[in-house]
Amino acid sequence: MARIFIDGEAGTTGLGIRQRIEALPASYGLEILSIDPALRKDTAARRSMLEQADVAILCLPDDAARETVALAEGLDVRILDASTAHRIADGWVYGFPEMAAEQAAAIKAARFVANPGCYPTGAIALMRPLVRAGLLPADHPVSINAVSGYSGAGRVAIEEHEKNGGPAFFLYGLNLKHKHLPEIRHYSGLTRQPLFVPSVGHFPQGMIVSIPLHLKDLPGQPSAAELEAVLQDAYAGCEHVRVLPAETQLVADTLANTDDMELRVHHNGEQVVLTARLDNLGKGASGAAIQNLLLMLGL
Ligand SMILES: NC(=O)C1=CN([C@@H]2O[C@H](COP(=O)(O)OP(=O)(O)OC[C@H]3O[C@@H](n4cnc5c(N)ncnc54)[C@H](OP(=O)(O)O)[C@@H]3O)[C@@H](O)[C@H]2O)C=CC1
Ligand SMILES: CC(=O)N[C@@H](CCC(=O)OP(=O)(O)O)C(=O)O
Repeated sequence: MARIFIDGEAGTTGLGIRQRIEALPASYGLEILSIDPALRKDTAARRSMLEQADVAILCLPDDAARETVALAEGLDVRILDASTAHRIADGWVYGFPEMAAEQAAAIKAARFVANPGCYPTGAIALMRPLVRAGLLPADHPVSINAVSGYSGAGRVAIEEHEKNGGPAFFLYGLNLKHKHLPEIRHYSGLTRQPLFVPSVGHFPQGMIVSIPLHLKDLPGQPSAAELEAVLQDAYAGCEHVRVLPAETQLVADTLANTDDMELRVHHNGEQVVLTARLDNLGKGASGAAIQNLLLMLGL
């Protein structure tokens, strides 16, 4: 039996995690400890939940997540943080089990696990194996384009889109300082800051991250097939990450309500566009959190 406290249970990510835990077999023995909604921001009530829980999953704004971690000081509770607060922090393990051969074991043993960002899940999955194989130099001038469903912006934005309608499509993060850049750079192994241009479409869930590259600018001028072979090798046997053949068109919400991610290498012989397709709330958030929770509990 493991007791799970979801701090921020009523939010978008918290609700997705709760629903996924409730759908797990009863034989897993997971019990959700729910806080009185009226006390969800009360420090003493949250500390009491942390005292009772084996694992706390934080689905909170960054500052509130930092506050919960401070409240847990001196307790045995393990923490899985879905916010951006601790993703490259010392003492935290990045919760992307497919990222490296040793990552799942590190997550299993960790007290503090940081769930990855939605866009970084796609970007790191595409670039990290290529950097490690020496096919993408760490200082390459990388550009990342991405589109997300509007649910990525949280409960308030979802209500706005669903009640009042929202723009069909917009670019944002145009100060070029999006909060996901540090983790993208860190875990991809890049030394040069990539250009990252995210966008939102008027659909609830789904995401495509795309990275264009000129093959003649890469060391040894590899073929698209060589890049694809590296990705195939990196994710062979992974349940939730698949490398699939190129398409001529890619729809952003095809994987909505799944916890999977698809990677592709599109090319014309001289140029490639690497793509990752996922659900921003699935493998990009709550689905990844469940993967991490089960690893942490040895299930
Ligand atoms: N949505 C996404 O695609 C993803 C989101 N995340 C991360 O998960 C976290 C939550 O995001 P999301 O679910 O979208 O956000 P939401 O706005 O949908 O939910 C946030 C929840 O946290 C509650 N909350 C806010 N402040 C406090 C506090 N001080 N103490 C206790 N509860 C509090 C909110 O309650 P109330 O509304 O009453 O204020 C709400 O229930 C963020 O850090 C986000 O970066 C991670 C991956 C993807
Ligand atoms: C569409 C949208 O607004 N997306 C959010 C990212 C989603 C999110 O909250 O990401 P993490 O918590 O995983 O970092 C943003 O760009 O800030």
